[in-house]
Amino acid sequence: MRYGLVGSSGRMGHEIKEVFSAHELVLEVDESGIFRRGEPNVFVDFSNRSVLATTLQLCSQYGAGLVIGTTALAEEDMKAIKELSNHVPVVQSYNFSTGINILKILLRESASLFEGMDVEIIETHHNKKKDVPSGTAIILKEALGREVPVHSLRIGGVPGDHTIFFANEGEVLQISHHAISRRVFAIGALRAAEFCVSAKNGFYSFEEVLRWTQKR
Ligand SMILES: NC(=O)c1ccc[n+]([C@@H]2O[C@H](COP(=O)([O-])OP(=O)(O)OC[C@H]3O[C@@H](n4cnc5c(N)ncnc54)[C@H](O)[C@@H]3O)[C@@H](O)[C@H]2O)c1
Ligand SMILES: O=C(O)C1=N[C@H](C(=O)O)CCC1
Repeated sequence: MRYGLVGSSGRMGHEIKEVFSAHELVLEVDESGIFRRGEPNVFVDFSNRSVLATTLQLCSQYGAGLVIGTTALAEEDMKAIKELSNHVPVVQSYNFSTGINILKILLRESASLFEGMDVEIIETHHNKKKDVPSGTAIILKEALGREVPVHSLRIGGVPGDHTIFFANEGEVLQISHHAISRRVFAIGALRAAEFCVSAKNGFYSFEEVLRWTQKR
């Protein structure tokens, strides 16, 4: 697979290059500019919403699919990404770990059981993370289908921890996810890129990629 990497000099960019080592990196984008060595058939974007227009233009120019993990996207950004998905396959997720996506499914399917309980989220990330709350906390709230207080810690080099607390008068249920390293997100992005190169045009979640992976 020939891939382009937007955010190539970043924390995730470095992880992606390691996990994608069996594939050919032919185009890189970071704050220093665009560096082309070939024609990608898929782009991976872990950067910042400020470079999204460039990402979308490059995908259109090369007719290449897109795997985008960048968080803190605005509504108009998602609209533009969905427009691109009419022309190429797009996988978008605020969290490319298997565990968080399983948790999303469990929360969505059991949300009614938590009615009447207090629910709050604590998310902890490294002290260089620019956005708050995490994109993962946002998607967990969406899975629960209700507004939930989120408490954010930005400390040390934590790759990404999320705990959901459910409480009533007599008990507390805690469900936690701990990312051991950023490697988990890069592995998920690789699965998504492999999905993209053979998928029909369209907008896909990482859950759909996981189900596709299971069927292989
Ligand atoms: N979806 C997931 O699973 C997942 C996992 C980890 C991180 N993320 C998200 O990925 C993004 C990047 O995280 P990170 O820790 O790698 O960040 P980082 O700050 O280490 O890297 C950002 C990269 O984007 C580039 N960049 C930023 N602004 C740019 C611009 N205007 N023009 C060109 N290049 C630009 C930087 O040069 C750098 O290469 C964040 O939004 C983060 O929340 C998502
Ligand atoms: O390191 C980050 O930044 C992460 N961002 C995503 C989020 O905002 O949820 C995923 C976890 C790591």
